[in-house]
Amino acid sequence: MSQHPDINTNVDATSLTDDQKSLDTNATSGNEVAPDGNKHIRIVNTFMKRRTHMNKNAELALTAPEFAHYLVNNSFGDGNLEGIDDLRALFAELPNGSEAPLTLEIGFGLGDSFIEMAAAEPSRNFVGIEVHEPGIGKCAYMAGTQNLSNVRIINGDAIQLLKQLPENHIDRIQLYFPDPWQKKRHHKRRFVSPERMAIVTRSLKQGGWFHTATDWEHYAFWMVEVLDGFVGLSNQAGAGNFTSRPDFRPMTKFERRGLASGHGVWDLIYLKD
Ligand SMILES: C[S@@+](CC[C@H](N)C(=O)[O-])C[C@H]1O[C@@H](n2cnc3c(N)ncnc32)[C@H](O)[C@@H]1O
Repeated sequence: MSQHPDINTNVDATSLTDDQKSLDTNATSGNEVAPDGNKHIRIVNTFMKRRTHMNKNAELALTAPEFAHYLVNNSFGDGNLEGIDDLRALFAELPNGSEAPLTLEIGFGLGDSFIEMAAAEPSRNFVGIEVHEPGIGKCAYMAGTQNLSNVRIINGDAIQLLKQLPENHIDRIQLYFPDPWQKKRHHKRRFVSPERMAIVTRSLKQGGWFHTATDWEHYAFWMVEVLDGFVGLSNQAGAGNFTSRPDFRPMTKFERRGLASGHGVWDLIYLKD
């Protein structure tokens, strides 16, 4: 595989920029008080909360009691993740139980492809996490109208959530079409980074997988460089290679948008050793 012309200097862990080195992976959102009690550290998030229109169905799902069981925490405003430290327990009283294979989707957007996957695999449990309220509402609405019993939805930052979960907890983590953060000064916000992948890998079960896809070429080559270099993960397609788009991954909204703009699509699947 040919390397992207300007990728190596960006992702080699030994040549991280000062900004990348100072990425505080213990941090979550907003400003935190430093140990000396005086300084405020700027926290680097992978998302920017957008204000977009909430349609009636999404609003209904966020407020009506018949959808409430899909919503693990407060769905309006910043998600409060306090006490969410076991995703399996969310399914203990449901038909699949807590030991069924567990998928976590990070940043499901409006949730269409997430819900399609959950409906296609009823014996697997699916947890989705998003920060975008209209998306959380729409996703809960679709889960409710299809009466799915294998879905739970969390409002909040996936990095914070993952840090609260036990090790070896999740069978599959999927991250489809994450924000590409194209400008070089924003690269530290990219979800796929050595620091964030350490957090993702910790919560994966041995033999579990991390599946990602992007329609941004630069990010695709960045991802393969970061992930191939990550000890503890093995590229299912062989080092340096992308995976063909698997049949089980439905087309997502952002993928459709990318294809319409003439972008390609790159999938990557990594197994935890
Ligand atoms: C470009 S959109 C892609 C949405 C969807 N996966 C798709 O392909 O249509 C990326 C989504 O990830 C969400 N996101 C980014 N960082 C996140 C984080 N740390 N935790 C939860 N959601 C996040 C954003 O809010 C946004 O909705």
